[in-house]
Amino acid sequence: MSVPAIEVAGLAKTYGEVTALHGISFEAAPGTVLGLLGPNGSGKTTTVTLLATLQRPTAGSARICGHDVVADAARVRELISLTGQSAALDGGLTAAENLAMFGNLTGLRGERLRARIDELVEQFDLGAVRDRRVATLSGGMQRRVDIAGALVTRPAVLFLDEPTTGLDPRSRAAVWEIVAGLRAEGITVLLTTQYLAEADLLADRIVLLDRGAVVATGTPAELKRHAGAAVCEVTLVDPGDLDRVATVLGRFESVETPAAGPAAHPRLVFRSEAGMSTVAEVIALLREARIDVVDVGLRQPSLDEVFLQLTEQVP
Ligand SMILES: Nc1ncnc2c1ncn2[C@@H]1O[C@H](COP(=O)(O)OP(=O)(O)OP(=O)(O)O)[C@@H](O)[C@H]1O
Repeated sequence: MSVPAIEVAGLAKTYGEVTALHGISFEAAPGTVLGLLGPNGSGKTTTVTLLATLQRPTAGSARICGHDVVADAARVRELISLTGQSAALDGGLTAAENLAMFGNLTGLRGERLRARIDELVEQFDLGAVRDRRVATLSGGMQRRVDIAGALVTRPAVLFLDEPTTGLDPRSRAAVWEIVAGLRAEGITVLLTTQYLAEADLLADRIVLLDRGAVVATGTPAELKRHAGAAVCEVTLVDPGDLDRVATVLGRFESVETPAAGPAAHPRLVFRSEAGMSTVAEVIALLREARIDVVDVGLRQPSLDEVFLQLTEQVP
C-alpha cells in the first residue's frame, strides 16, 4: 500500500488549560480530498496549523507523505501549501505579480517561474485579470488568484481552509471546479468547510470533529447511512398548521433540521423507520386532519442532519 499523504496518530494540543485536540487520528490517501468538518472551536484550525508545521503538537504525531511534521518539518514545508479564507495577496500588485511573489518565496525564479505562471493563468482562467491589480478584483477572483498562488510550487498536499466562505454561489461553484481539478491532478486536499453540501460534493472522506475529538469518519454516503433510517419530510402550505401537525404526527420521532430560509414553506422531518409505509401513514393522518401540504416525501438524511445528530451544534 502506498504511504498515506496525511497520517495523524493520537495528535493532541493543549493551550494552557484548554485542550484543543484530545489525541485525534485519521488518514488521507494520496490524490484524495479529505473534508475536515466540525462546529466552531472543535479544533479544525488547530489541526491544520499542526499539519502545516506552524505549531508543535503536545502529544501524538502527524506525517505528510511519510515525513514527520516535527522531526522533518523543513521537508514537510516543501511538500505542502496552505491557503485560507483571508487571501494572502498583496492588493497593490497584479495577479501575475502576486503569483511571482509566491514563487520567489519558495525559490522559483526566471524562466521556470514565468512558465509556471503561464500554466496557472491558463488553468485558473486568469488571462483577463493577469495584469490587473488584485485590490480591484472581485472576492471570487481574488480567491482564485490565492489558490493559484498556493500551487506555484506544485505541492503534494494542499490545505484549503474554508476556501468558499463569503463567496457568492457562482464563485463558490468555480472554486469547487478547481478543487475537483486538483484531485484529478493527484494533489491531496485537506478541505475545512462550514458548508456541508460542499463536503458532500467534494470530499472522498470526511472527518467530523467535535470538541477536539473525532466523532465520525467515513465517506459522505457512509456518514449518512450511519445516521440510520431515511426521513419523511412534510412541507406545509400554512405555517399556522405547525403545532397541529406536531400533534397529529406525535407518534413519529422528529429529526432536528437546519433552519430553512425565511421565505421557505415550513417543513417538519421525521425518522421513517418503515420507509414508504411511514410516508403512507403520514399522508393518511394529515388527510384525516385536513392539513394542506405542498409535499410529503421520503429521502436520505442530509449531511447537515447527520452533523446535528453527532455534534451539539451546527458548524
Ligand atoms: N492560541 C490559542 N490559545 C488558546 N486557546 C486556543 C488557541 N487556539 C485555539 N484555541 C482553543 O482551542 C479550541 C479549538 O480551536 P480551533 O480554532 O482549532 O477550532 P476551529 O474548529 O478551527 O474553530 P472555528 O471554526 O471557529 O475556526 C478552541 O477552544 C479555541 O478557543
